[in-house]
Amino acid sequence: MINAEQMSAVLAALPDPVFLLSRSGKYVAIYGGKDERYYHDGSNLIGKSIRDLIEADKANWFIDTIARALDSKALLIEEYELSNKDVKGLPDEGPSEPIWFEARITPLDFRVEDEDVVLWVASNISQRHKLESQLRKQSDTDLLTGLYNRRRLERELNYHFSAFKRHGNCVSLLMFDLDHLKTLNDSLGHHAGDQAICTVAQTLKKTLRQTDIACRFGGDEFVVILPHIKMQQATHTAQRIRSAVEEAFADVSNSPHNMITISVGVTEVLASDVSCSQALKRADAAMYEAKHQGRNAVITQ
Ligand SMILES: Nc1nc2c(ncn2[C@@H]2O[C@H](COP(=O)(O)OP(=O)(O)OP(=O)(O)O)[C@@H](O)[C@H]2O)c(=O)[nH]1
Repeated sequence: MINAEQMSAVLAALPDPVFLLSRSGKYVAIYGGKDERYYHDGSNLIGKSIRDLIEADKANWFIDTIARALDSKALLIEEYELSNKDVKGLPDEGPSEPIWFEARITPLDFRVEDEDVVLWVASNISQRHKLESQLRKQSDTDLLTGLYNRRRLERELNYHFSAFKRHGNCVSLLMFDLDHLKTLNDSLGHHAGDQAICTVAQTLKKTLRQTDIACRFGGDEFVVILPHIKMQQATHTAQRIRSAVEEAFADVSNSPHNMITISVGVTEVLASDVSCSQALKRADAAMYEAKHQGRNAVITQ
């Protein structure tokens, strides 16, 4: 058996900080979390209240979370970001960047000063969180162009289609394909073809607004989602992109490069569409019509 002194040494040695928090958000006790590489020393907080130390929105979240754990009478797991600058009274010693925490919150079956209390274990998961964000970004990004890939496009399309159905937020789609890429590949090699695809992607990024969503659909095909844009304005945007791409390749004289243009199909999501793929098919058909009409063109459907 260990004695009380040894028990305090054990609590002090806990690698992650463990907070005893009351329902009203008072720091009743704090144990462990002494390694300054991972945590700031919270011993100054004891006896103070979350509401007095943390700005209102974040403080409300902490108090709500404590209440949820107490009311559910079960272990609650939550993730949140917090910097020592967010909590008045924490020392500078410790990580300089904001920390991502995983909190495991257990309701306790005793009261302190007439209040329910929880045990809040806060583990620094910043490294894991960073890795997860990088993986999420990688899985959404097209390697060649840095634009969103088809997987992300599907997600964005579904989201904007639902927003249209639920709230009537209009949304237009552009689909385009490079003209004569095969000729460029065949005469100057696949690398030159890749570069042409990248030039188109960069031109697209420069031409679009921040809220527009540009994706490489696959091969030499691209899709752009234009949230809150009606067909007529989408057609203007399509013409702007078409002409910017033409210009981007125009000054490479006497080369298969200056054959590179784009054929664009434009559509708007309609009330009669039962899924976003119906709208996408319309944009695809319009794009093929633009090819059929001689390329370097914009067709609306
Ligand atoms: N370099 C390169 N070429 C690609 C890539 N993806 C697709 N292509 C080529 O792009 C061409 C696409 O076919 P098409 O669209 O029929 O060829 P195109 O010459 O652009 O013909 P039009 O679209 O009718 O003007 C094929 O030759 C593919 O091999 C890529 O990532 N890099």
